[in-house]
Amino acid sequence: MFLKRIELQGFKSFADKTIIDFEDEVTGIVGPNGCGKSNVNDAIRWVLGEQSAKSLRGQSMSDVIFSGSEGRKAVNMAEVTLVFDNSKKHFDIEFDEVSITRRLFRNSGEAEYMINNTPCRLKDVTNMVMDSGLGRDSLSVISQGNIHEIVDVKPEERRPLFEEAAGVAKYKKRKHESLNKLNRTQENLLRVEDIVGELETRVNPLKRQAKKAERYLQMKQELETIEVSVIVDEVQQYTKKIEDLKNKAFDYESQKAIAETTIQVEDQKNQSDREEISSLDRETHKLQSEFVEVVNEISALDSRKTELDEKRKYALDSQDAKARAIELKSMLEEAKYEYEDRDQRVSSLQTDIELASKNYDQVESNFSKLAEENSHLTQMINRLSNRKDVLTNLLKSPFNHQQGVKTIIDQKDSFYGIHGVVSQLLQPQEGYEEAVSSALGGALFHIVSEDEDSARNAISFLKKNRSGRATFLPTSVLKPRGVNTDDLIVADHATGYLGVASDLVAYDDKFEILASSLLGNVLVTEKLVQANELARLLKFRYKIVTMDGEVVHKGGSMTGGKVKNDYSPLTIKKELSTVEHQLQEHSDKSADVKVKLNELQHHLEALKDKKVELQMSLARLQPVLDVKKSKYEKLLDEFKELDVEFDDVELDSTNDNDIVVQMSKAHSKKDEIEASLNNKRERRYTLGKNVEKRDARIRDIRRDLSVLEKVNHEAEMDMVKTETHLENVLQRLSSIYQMTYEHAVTIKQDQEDLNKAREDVLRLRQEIAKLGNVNLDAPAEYEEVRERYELLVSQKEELELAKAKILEAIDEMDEVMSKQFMEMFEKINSELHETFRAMFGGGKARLYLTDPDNVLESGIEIEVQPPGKKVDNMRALSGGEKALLAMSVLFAILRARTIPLCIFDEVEAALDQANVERFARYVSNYRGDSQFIIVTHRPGTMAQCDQLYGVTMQKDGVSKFLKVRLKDAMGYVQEDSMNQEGVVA
Ligand SMILES: Nc1ncnc2c1ncn2[C@@H]1O[C@H](COP(=O)(O)OP(=O)(O)OP(=O)(O)O)[C@@H](O)[C@H]1O
Repeated sequence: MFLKRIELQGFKSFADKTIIDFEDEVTGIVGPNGCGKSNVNDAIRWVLGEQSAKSLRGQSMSDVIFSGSEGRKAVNMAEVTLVFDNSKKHFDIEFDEVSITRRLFRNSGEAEYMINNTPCRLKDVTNMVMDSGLGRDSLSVISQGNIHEIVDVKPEERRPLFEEAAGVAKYKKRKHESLNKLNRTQENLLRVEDIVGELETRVNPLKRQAKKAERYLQMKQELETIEVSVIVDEVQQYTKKIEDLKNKAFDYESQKAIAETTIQVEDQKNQSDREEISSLDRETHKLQSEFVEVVNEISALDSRKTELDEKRKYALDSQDAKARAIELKSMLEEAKYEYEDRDQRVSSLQTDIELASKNYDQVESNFSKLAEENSHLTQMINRLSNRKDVLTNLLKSPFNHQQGVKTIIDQKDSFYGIHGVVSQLLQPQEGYEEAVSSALGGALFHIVSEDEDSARNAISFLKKNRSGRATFLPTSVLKPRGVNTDDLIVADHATGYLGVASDLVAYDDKFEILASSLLGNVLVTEKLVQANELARLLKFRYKIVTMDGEVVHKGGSMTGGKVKNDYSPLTIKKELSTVEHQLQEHSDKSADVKVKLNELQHHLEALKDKKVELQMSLARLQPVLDVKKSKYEKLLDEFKELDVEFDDVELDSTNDNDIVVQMSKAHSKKDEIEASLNNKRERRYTLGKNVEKRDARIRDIRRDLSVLEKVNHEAEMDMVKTETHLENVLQRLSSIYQMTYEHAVTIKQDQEDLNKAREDVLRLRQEIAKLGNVNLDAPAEYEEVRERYELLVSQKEELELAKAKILEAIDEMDEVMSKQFMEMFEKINSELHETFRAMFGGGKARLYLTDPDNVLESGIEIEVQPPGKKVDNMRALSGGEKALLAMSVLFAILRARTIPLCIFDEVEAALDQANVERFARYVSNYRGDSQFIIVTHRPGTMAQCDQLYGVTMQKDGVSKFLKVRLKDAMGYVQEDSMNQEGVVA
C-alpha cells in the first residue's frame, strides 16, 4: 500500500491517539453523520500542506485542534503522521518508507513539519508532494462538495488539474519563481541603469577635475620640493655669509680695539714724553745758566791762579831756599788737596753707582711683581668677559636647549593665542630670583597660551615639523591657588617667613591667574631650617622655597644643592649683573696697575739714566785723578830734594789756598753740570725721536683704521641686507609651507644648478596659475564615483546575464511544459472517450483547448454527449451526471498516469444505485495501480471495498476507529438512513 498508516492525536474529533493501518487497496470508511469520517480526509490534506483553514472547514488553523466537549478538555496540540511506502519512488526521495508529520500548538500557534522524524519546512513537504499525484490541484482528494467543480469551473480554472496530471506543476512553480526573479531582476536592472546613467554624467567631468587636481598637486609637490630646497640653499648661503660677515666684524672690532688701544697707549707715552721733554728743557736751561756761571767763576779763579802761579815761579826761580821751600810746600799742599778731592769724588761716585744699581734692582723687582698682578688681572678679565658673553647670549635666547619651546617662541607671531614662556611673563623681585625659579621648577619653560585651541594648533605644528616637545598652559583652564587664612597667620608669625611666592613677582594684570595658579600656594623663607620648621607647622601642606632655591615639597621631601654653571632664565640677569660688576672692578684695578707700571717704567728708565750719568762722570774723573796724583807725587819728590823738614816750613799767611779749593769745587760743579746737561740732552734727543716715531705710527694706524672702517661699513650694510633676505626666506618657509627650517633641511634635495631651480620655481608657479580653479576633493570624489560606476556597470552586466539566463530557462521550461502538457492532454483525451462511455454507458466526450495557439495558457473545455442526448452546456447536466462526468475525467487521468492514492469523500452520494455500482466496479478495476480510501454511506460502494473501517463518536465527542465487516457496515448505513431519509437506496 502506498499510504500505510495514519496516526492522529488531538486532530479535530480524534482527541485520543488513533492509528489507522491500510492493508488493502480499496479501503472504505463508514459511519454515521458527524462521527468524524471527513476529518480523516482533512487530516491527510492537512499533513500534505493544506494552508487554507476554510478548505479544512474551519475559521482559523487552530480549529483543527481538538476543542473539547462536555466530558473532555480541549487539547493544546494537534499531530498527524502519514506513513507511506515509497518503494515505487512516488516521492522523489531515496527512502523506501516516508513519514510526514505536521503539528500545531494552540497556545503558541507554532507549527512543525517533519519528514522521517526530521524537522523540515512546509516548503520541503510541498516540494516532495508536488507531481507525486498527491498535489494540491490533483484529483487525489475529492469530496462530494467539490466533485462538481470539475464541470462547473471556467475552462482556465480547469487547467491546474491537467497540469498536475502532466507533472508540470513543478515546472510551473519554478517558472513562477523564475518570473518573479525576472521581475526583480528587471526592476534591479532598471534601477541600476538609472544610477549608471546618472553616474555617467558625473564620472567624466569628475575625471577631468581629478586629473587637473592631480596635476596641480603634482606640480605643487614639485614646486614645494624645489622651492624648499632653494630656500634651504639660500638660508645656508645667507647664514654662511652672515657668519663670515660676523667674523669679519669681529676681526674689525678687535683690530679697531687693538689700534685704538695702541693709539691711546702711544698717545699717553708721547704725552708723558713731551712733559718730560719740556721738564728736561727747563732743567737744561737752568743748568746752562749754572754752567755759564761756573765757567765764569772758573775763569776768574784761573786768572787769580795764573797770578799766583807767576808769583810762585818767581819765588822758585829765586835762590832763597826758604822761599822756595815755602812755595813748594804750598804747591804740594794744593796738589794734595786736588788729588785727595778727586779721589774722594771717585769714591763717592762709585758709592752712588752702587746705590743706583741697588735702587734700580729694587724698582725692577716691584715692576715684575706689578706685571705679574697685571697678567693675573687680564686673565680674570678674559674669563669674566667670556662668562658675560655666554650669559648675554642666554639672556637673548634662553630656550636654546628646549627645542620645542624655542621653535614656538622664535615664531611666536605666526601662531595665534601664544603669550610667551612663564619665565618671560613672571618677573621676580630683586633678590628673589632663585626662590621663584625653584618655586616654578619645570613650569619655568611652559608656554602660556590663550586657550586649548591655540595650544593644540602649536602642538600640531611641532608634531608636523618634528620640532621637539613643549608644555602649554592655556590660561582659560587655569585655576587660582592660595594659602588658607589660618595657615597665613601661622606663617606670618614664623621666623624667616618672607611671603607667598605669587606676591614676590611682577606680571601683567592679565597673567594674574597664571601667577596665582603656579605660585599662589608656594611660601618663601630665608633659610632651609626655617622652611622645615614652617612646613612642620603647616602639616606639610605647602611647597616652601628658600632664598637660595632649596625646596621643601608638599609632604616634606626636600631638594637642594648647586650645579656648576647652572642657570634659570630668572637668575641669568642677576648673575650677569654680578659678572659685569666684577668685570668693572677688575678692569678698574687693571687700569690702576697699568698706570703704576707705567710710572715704574719711567722710574726705571730714570734710574738707568742716572746710573749711566754717574758712570760717565766716574769715567771722566778717573784720568783727572791720575794726573792729580802724579802731579802731587812729582811735587812731593821735588820737596824732598830741598832737604828740609816739611813741618819746619811755615807757609806764608798770605798764601792763598782757597783758590785751589774754590777751583776744585767749581770744576767739580762744572763737571756735574756738564754731565747732567749731556745726560739730559741725550735723554731729550731719545725722547724726541721716540715721540716722532710714535706720531708716525699713530698716523699709520689711523690711516689703516679709516680703510678698515670703510670696509666694515660696507660689510655692515651687506649684513643688514643679508639678514633681511634670510628673514624673508624663513618667513616664506613658515607662511607658505608651515615648515621650520630644521624640517625643511630633512626634505631638501640637492640642487645642481640653483639658477635653474629658481627658473623652475617660476615656471611651475605660472603653470599652476594657468590651471585656474582646482577642486582638490575631485580625485577622492572621482575615485568614489568611478568605483561605484564600475561596480554598477558590472552589476548591470551581471543582471543582464542573469536576465538572459532566466529567460532561457523559462523558454526551456515552457518547451518542456508544452510538450509534457500536450502529451498528457492527448493521453487523457483519448482515455476520456473510454471512461465516459464506461460511466455513462455510451455517448462521447472529448477535451479541447480553448486557445490551441497558446498551449501554456489555454483553458480546457469538455465537450460531452451522453447517450441519446445533445448537450450544449455542460452546466445544464444533472448533479449525478456532473458527478459521473467528473469521475470520467478522474478515471481518464488515472488511466493516463498513475495516482498512487485517491481519497473519495462521498463522491458518489448523488448517484443512483446502478451508477454507484458502476462507479464501485470501476474503482475495483484499478486495483494494483492506485490505492483508494473511500468515505461512503453507499452499500454498493462498501461491497466493492477490500477493507472497511467504522468511525464512531461517543458521547464525549471523541471519534474512534475500528475495523468492521461488511455486515456491520451495512448496519451503520441502516442506522444512518433512519436518521437521514432517502439518502441510501
Ligand atoms: N476541533 C474539533 N474538536 C472537536 N470536534 C470537532 C472538531 N472539528 C470538528 N469536530 C467534530 O467532527 C464532526 C464532524 O465530523 P465529520 O464532518 O468528519 O463527520 P462525517 O462523519 O464526515 O459526517 P457526514 O457523514 O455527515 O459527512 C462534528 O461532530 C464536529 O463537532
